[in-house]
Amino acid sequence: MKILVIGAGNMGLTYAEGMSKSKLLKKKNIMVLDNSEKKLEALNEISHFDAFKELGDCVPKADIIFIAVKPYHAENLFKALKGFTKPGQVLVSIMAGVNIDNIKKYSGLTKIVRAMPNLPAQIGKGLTSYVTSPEVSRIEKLTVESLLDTTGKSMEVSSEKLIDASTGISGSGPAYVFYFMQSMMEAALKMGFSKQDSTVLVSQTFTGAVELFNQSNLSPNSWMEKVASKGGTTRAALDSMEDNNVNELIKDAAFAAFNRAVELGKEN
Ligand SMILES: NC(=O)C1=CN([C@@H]2O[C@H](COP(=O)(O)OP(=O)(O)OC[C@H]3O[C@@H](n4cnc5c(N)ncnc54)[C@H](O)[C@@H]3O)[C@@H](O)[C@H]2O)C=CC1
Ligand SMILES: O=C(O)[C@@H]1CCC=N1
Repeated sequence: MKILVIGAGNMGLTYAEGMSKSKLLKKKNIMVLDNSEKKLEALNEISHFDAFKELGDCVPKADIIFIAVKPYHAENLFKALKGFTKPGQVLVSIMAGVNIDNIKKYSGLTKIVRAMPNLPAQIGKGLTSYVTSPEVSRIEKLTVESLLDTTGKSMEVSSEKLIDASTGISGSGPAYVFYFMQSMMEAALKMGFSKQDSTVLVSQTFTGAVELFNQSNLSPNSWMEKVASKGGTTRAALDSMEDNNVNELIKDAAFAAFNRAVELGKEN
């Protein structure tokens, strides 16, 4: 089996690296294509990939093609790709908001997997939601799933709407966590801690809280109650968040990402 990854950016390279560890693939069976000279130079230094610049040199050889370019590059790429694809190839798109109908129309392929990963895939802790077009066979789906799993967990969803929704939760979600971390680090600095100590205080707090949550069956609300004493400091902070409607604002932000994914689907 030969895999081609188009777009050697954050996510494309993450998948290529993850899949290179898969037992499903023999060495040198991962081809990576990018149209940037700088990216190609870097790619040529990675000995376990075959690097390409021309679609015609690699697309016909691939069984599965991963598309990891930005959504606004999709249309041009697909137009160029169409001349080199073969009917049985499976196309996996990780682009936000590019829907299956458009992928079929532009690529000329019918076996489409639309996936939404997230950045922790870089360290094998990613979450990739995915949905397949009806033309993808069960065995092809299982093969793609095992490739997605090389970067963390995968989750099959029942509709493209849920791919857009997961973009608003898990795809963009790491940025919300970093936003919260940034605010807490700024507060720590303001309270008099050094930058280094602020970083340790905040990152260990996040790691500890998430581990605690993962190792239990309790809801976040139940854990909040365990931290907060009546009339104490945590209650003061949680009351401040409630008074400022932070809960609703976070939900609004997640929906803004969801809605933007739907909008991108109309643009691309
Ligand atoms: N960064 C993230 O956290 C996530 C990104 N995504 C999706 O992944 C996709 C890629 O995002 P990033 O990796 O962050 O972007 P990136 O900008 O890091 O990488 C895109 C790569 O595609 C290359 N490229 C552009 N047009 C090309 C073409 N016609 N042929 C070959 N290569 C081409 C660029 O040179 C670049 O190396 C996007 O569609 C995004 O929606 C999905 C989930 C999370
Ligand atoms: O911001 C974006 O559009 C992409 C999709 C999810 C994360 N990054």
